Amino acid sequence: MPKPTKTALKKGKEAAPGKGIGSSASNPAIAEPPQWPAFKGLLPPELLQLETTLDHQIVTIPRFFTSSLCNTYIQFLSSLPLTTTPSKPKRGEAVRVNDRFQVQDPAFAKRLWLETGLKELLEREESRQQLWNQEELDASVKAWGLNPNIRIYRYTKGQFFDKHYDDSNTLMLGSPPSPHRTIYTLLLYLTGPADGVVGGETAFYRTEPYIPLSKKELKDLAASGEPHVIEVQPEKGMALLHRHGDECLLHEGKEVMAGVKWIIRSDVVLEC
Ligand SMILES: O=C(O)CCC(=O)C(=O)O
Ligand SMILES: [Fe+2]
Repeated sequence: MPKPTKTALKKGKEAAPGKGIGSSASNPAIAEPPQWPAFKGLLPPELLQLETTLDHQIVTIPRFFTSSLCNTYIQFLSSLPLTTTPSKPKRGEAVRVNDRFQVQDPAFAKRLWLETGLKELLEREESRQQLWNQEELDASVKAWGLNPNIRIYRYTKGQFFDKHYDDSNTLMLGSPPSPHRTIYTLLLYLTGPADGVVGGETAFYRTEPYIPLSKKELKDLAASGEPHVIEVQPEKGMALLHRHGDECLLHEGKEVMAGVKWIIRSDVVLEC
């Protein structure tokens, strides 16, 4: 198979849920929520911890899923009808070359929020300081749950997700339904170097004005002549949260050079 080429489109947006590739009414992949495996053998929530990569922007949760739970999920996800995204995106959308499955599944989003300890972890005072800026802390911002729009990505050798920003979406959630907005992208990596994955880093470009660089950082940046890149290596079972919407950093899923990178994607949601 020819290797997909990266095109000139550099600052696309991800396809909007319900409008994107793999989400048309004719696509059987979105019809029925699947029978997701149980979350067996998770670490107790008190052993989970947020690690900050960039204050109020990028945090990770190592060992969010255990290795054996990742393997159970990979086996299960492999049986789903994933569709390969065409390499020609709609205007303004990022070039994304991967295999994908998308489903609206409020019940699974709720389980992923409650049964994994994620809610508990994000509500901890220490985590709140890592996630929310002073203005948000003053306003007592609190995560409400996860976006029911669950996306599964599989990247094999040569596949990637080109540079883009993730939009925030306003969703009617809860009962009775009320407006909520997405604020953090959730990426849960099911594979990593332990599975032979080479490449596939999620890379963030810190050149935007809403993350002011310190004087030293600016000096280093000028000296290096390179944009300031933060690369997160996918790690089996690790979750990553990054701020999206107006404050989203330009980012990409770099090309996978070997192995198979699997991701479960959702978003953290706030009440409006
Ligand atoms: O696969 C990755 O590392 C990035 C995925 C991503 O940017 C997205 O889902 O919007
Ligand atoms: Fe993204």
